[in-house]
This record gives sequence, C-alpha cells and structure tokens, in this order.
Amino acid sequence: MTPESEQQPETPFHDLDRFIAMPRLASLVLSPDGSRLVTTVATLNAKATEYGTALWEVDPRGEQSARRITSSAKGETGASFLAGGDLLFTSARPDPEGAEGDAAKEPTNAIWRLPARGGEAQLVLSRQGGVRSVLTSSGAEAAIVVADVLPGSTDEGDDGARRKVRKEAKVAAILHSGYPVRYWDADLGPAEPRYFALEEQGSPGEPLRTVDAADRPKLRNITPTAGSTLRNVKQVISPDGSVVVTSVRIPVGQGGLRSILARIDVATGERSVLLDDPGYDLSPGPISPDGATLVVHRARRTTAEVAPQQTLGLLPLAGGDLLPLAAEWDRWPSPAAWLPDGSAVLVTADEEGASPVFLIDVATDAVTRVTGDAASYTDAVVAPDGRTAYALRSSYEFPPEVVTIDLINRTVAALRGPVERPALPGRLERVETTADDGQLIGSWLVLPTGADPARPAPLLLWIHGGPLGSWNAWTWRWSPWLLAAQGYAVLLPDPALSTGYGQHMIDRGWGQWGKAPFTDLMAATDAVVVRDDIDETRTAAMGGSFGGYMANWIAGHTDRFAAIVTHASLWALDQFGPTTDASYYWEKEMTPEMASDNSPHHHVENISTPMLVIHGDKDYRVPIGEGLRLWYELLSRSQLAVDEDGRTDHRFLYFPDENHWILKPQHAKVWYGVVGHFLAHHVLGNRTDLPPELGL
Ligand SMILES: CSCC[C@H](NC=O)C(=O)N[C@@H](C)C(=O)N[C@@H](CO)C(=O)O
Repeated sequence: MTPESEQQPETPFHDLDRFIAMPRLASLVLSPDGSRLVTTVATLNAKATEYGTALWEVDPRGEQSARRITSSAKGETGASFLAGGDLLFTSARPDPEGAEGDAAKEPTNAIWRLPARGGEAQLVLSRQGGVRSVLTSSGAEAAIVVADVLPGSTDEGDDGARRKVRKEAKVAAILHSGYPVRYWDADLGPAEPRYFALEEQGSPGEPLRTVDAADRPKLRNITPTAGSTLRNVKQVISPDGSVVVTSVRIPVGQGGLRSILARIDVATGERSVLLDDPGYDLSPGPISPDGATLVVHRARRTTAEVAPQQTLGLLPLAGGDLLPLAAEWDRWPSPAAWLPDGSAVLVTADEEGASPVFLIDVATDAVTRVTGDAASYTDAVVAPDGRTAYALRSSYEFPPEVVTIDLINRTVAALRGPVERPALPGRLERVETTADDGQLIGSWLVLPTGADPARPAPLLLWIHGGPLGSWNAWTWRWSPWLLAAQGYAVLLPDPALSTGYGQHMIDRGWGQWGKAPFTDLMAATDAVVVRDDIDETRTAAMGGSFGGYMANWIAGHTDRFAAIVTHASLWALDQFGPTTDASYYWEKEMTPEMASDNSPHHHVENISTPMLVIHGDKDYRVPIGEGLRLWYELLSRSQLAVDEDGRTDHRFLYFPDENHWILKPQHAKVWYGVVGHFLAHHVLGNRTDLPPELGL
C-alpha cells in the first residue's frame, strides 16, 4: 500500500472484492403511457464468479424508491412494453407450469410476460433454439421476435430435430461458404437469425390466463429466405406493428459486405428494398409517431483515403428520396426517439469528452443541445407529453443512473434508481493542450486524493480503443479509480481519430495511426507532466484494443515511460487484417503499404520498456495471434536483458477462456491485480503481492 492510499478514506475502489460487487445498471424502457420505467441491474452471484441480471422499475415522477420486479437464478433481460402495458422480457428461467421432465432440458432464452395489473410473470413462448430479442410496437399489441433457425429447416419442429441431431452427435463443426465466420467472441452459424411475428392467442387487453403449452402464442417466420443477411443488424417496428424496417447485409464480392435498408410487411412477409446507397452502410433509426417517416443512420463507406463519417436522413416510408437531417452539423449523431408531435428527433452525439442529448428540429434542421453537463447519455426515451425524456447518464465521476430530462427547460435530475453513486478516491479535471497543427486536444485527468505539489502523483497515460471513440462515459472494464485508489493520476486523452471534435479530428488520423494519434498522445502527456501535482519521473502508458496498438507503437518509439500495459492489442498489421473477424472493414481502412508503415512490430528492436501483454484466447476481433506474436518477438528481439532462466521483465497475462473483454468477475480481479503489481514494481519501485488466485 502506498503512503497516499493509507490516508484516503476507504471507497469501493480500494478493494477489488467491493469493486466487482457493485451493481451495474444498463438499458431503459418506458411504457407507452409514460407511467412506468424499467431498467436492468446486474449483480454478482454469491460465489463472485458471475453476474446475473434482473429488471427493476423506477418511478418516473421520482417519488417512489426503485423496486425489483423480476427474480430468478437465470436472470432477466430484453425488457419491452406491449402497447397495453404488459412487459415482455427474455429469460432462461424454468417454467413453473412446465411438464415433468422439462427441468432436465437445457435452458434456453424464452419470452416471458409480466402483466401490467400485477401478478407473476408467465411464459409466453419457448423454443429449442432460444430467442435473441423481442421488439414491441408502441401503438398496437404486436411483437416481433428475433431468433435463430438452422438454414435447412422447414419449420420449428424440423429445426428442433436438426438441433437434436447435432447435440446428440456432439458436433460443433460449422460448414461455411461465405464471410464473416466470427463476430467479436461468437462463432457464426450454422443457425441464422430470422424475424418472427408473435401470433397471440386471445385479444389484446384480455386478462391473462394460464395456458397449456399447446395454446401458447405461435411464431410465424416472416423472413424465411433471409439467409445470413440479418446477422448482427438493427431493426425497428412501426408504431402500428404492421412494418419492420431492418438493415440487410448483402455480400459485395470477395468477402465484402454492405448494409442496405429493407421494409418487411408483417402480415405477408413481403420484403422490398427501402434504400440502397453503395457509398453508405445504412441502419434504421426510429419511425415517426404517425408511421410515415424513418430516421436513417448513414455510415460513409471508407477507403484508405476517405475517412468514415456518420450522418442522419429522413426517409418517407411510402416511398421517396432521403432528405438529409442536420447535414451541416459537425457531429456523428445516434438517433434515439421522435417527439410525439413529430416535430423533432432526439439524438445523442459525442461532444468534447461528453455525449449529450440534442434535439434536431426536422423542419429547420436546427440543433439544440438539451443536456449541459459533461456527461454521456444513452437509452433515451421520450414521454407521451413530449416535454420529458428519460435516459441513462454516466461520466467518469459516476456509473450509469436513471435521469429525467426536462426538454423545455433543459434541466436534468437523477431519479430514485436501484444504485447509489459510489464515493471516489479522487477528483476529475478537464485539461486541454494544443497539437503542433493547432488542434485542441482534450483529456480527462483523474487525480488521486492527496495529490499536491508536496506529494506529486505518478501518472498513467490510458489510451482508448476504437479508435473511433472518446473517453466520455463510465466503464467497468477500465476503471481509472482503481488505480487512483493506489495513488496514481490517470490521463484519459482523446487524440486524433477520437469522436466528438468534428470531422477534421477523424480525417487527420485516418490511415496514419502512428502519426497524429501518437503525437497528440505525447502532447497531452507533456501538458500534464509539467504540473506540480504530477511526478514526471514515474509514468506508464496503457491501452486496450486500438489503445493497445498505440501502447505498442509508443513502446517502439519512446522510452519515456517506465512500463507499458498492452491489452488485446494489434501488433502486426499485415497479419491482423486478414485474421480479424471483420477483414472487409479493415480492407477499407489502410492499404498494405499504410499497414506496413504503421505496424508496431517493425519497431520491436527499439523496445527497452518492460511490457505487460494481456490477451484472451477467445478474442476474435483482435485474434490471439497478435498477442502470441507480440510476446515471442518481445522475448526474442526487444532490448530487455534475459536472465539465465530465460526470463525478462516483460510479462504475459493470458486468459484461455476470455475474449476481447475480461468478463468473468474473478478474472477482472486478476486483471487489475496483475496490472497493479506490474505498475507498482516498475513505476513506484514497490514489491507487492500477485493475486493469490493465480496460484503462484
Ligand atoms: C475490424 S477492424 C476494427 C474495427 C473497429 N474499429 C472502429 O473504430 C474495432 O473494433 N476496433 C477494435 C480494434 C477496438 O479498438 N475496439 C475498441 C472499441 O470497441 C475496444 O475498446 O475494444
């Protein structure tokens, strides 16, 4: 323990067990009448090895305390209100009305319904292949189910029989003829997503009754011939439930894919192309309350010379041209909801280290910033009065919480949610510096309690991933407060390629990762190490994913840091391109020459800084080959001395059963424990214990 931390009041960030046990809030849905808000809370199980989720209700008026409304060992998620007020959700919990022998079946995600009038949740629908998600319409008692089917199956019974054959033969093999074959940490296939209409028994609003399995609602496949085109795409349903608009990913030859928009008639399954623009990948935003207009999100398709750009448009669903929406606004908006009178669209967009809520007037294109604080908003929903919105809000000072937003007065207030804000072991400051080309570089600086000129804090430079992102929201994955609790200051800069600073910030780093992103990071570091509350002689750099790429690049280009931590990092760009799960994306990011010019592995001989390499074997985005090659090349070619046992000061923390993220709570503890140990040794000169769970 450092002298600094001994004097700090205890916070959950001083104890990894308390940190992983903090409940985590995600998602927010509002009932169509605006009277009920439902969120999801993840809590740690008794063995501290897994998170389970439950649904909680939050009073939109802020009067009542939040209350838990579901409970089961398997957890609940995917909440969505039916027009009449009943709540659908998904869960792999057992059916209390199930037949004998059901308990022995492998649990799959099924659809459950919690009646608005109270009472127990009832199983609505379960199928052998499980259910991915449910979409409900706001104005009619209609629901669409997204679920996977084996492509050759003729109906639900046949799908079940084919699954049984695979399962009993213990076959996991997948025969592919197209691309992609993996996504983040999931193997794609052999099943493919389909959309189903949920054919209800009984009339909307009719009191629920306990129904026999045979009488339960049925699924009607409305996309039987979709092939693999609906994998990992977004879809929306019209307010009257008659139309689904979806992205469709079409092959464009040689492993490439692009997204167009299709309209599916729910009654007939008839599908038509709504919008196809070879220059853009398209995804659907919300449909206007009158059902006439779709918000379209357009992501410009890149080349090595043309950087990405994201814009919105309005598309008449009855046919017509796409009308750009706020095209002159130099931000990348994510559409969230329409105002009930159809006059404006509520969006969020990264902006200078925050992600505020904005309103775009559809008649004038005028953009109004609604939330003024330096926080990030997600899951925004609008109440039927059109004056109030609700959202999840977080920042580097607090994890997600439920807030109410007054759209007229532009004020925000926290509601009585299921979780409290934790005490922090320090404070947050916004700092800025100017790069050589005049670009302003903004950063968040976490300062540990007690840092002052008499006791300057050691500094950790943390580099975000993407690279198209920004340090602007709370993350459980890289919490700077755990390091602040150990006495470190943590610098969170937004270099070139970060979002929220205009298109120029993207353009100046595109295809040149080793140039402006690197020099911006160094400029941000230079600007804080001159502070008298920071100790310039004790610094380290860390990053994950693209941030890990940057950490590797830094290692080969400067010895200013005492240690470097590189997690799930890109090392050799020539091999990364064809082995990542989305090579077609990478192909449009750099030419082979640019990849070679910007590849950290060419600079391994310059590396003289101890590096902690961290990688998960199930990482399909940055495949394990990057970590393995980095590790071997560090040992065989970097400048660090090797002792007679073949050991250097480099370390490799390998997770055989984790992916791009470290998800298991016990592994998150090991991650933070090993990182803390490595930094204490190389930055502070302290010997600390390794996590006992490593068994060393
Ligand atoms: C397949 S090429 C990279 C696509 C994407 N880049 C977008 O900016 C991406 O996934 N990059 C990862 C290498 C990465 O840095 N991921 C970030 C953000 O998800 C991370 O923090 O993991």
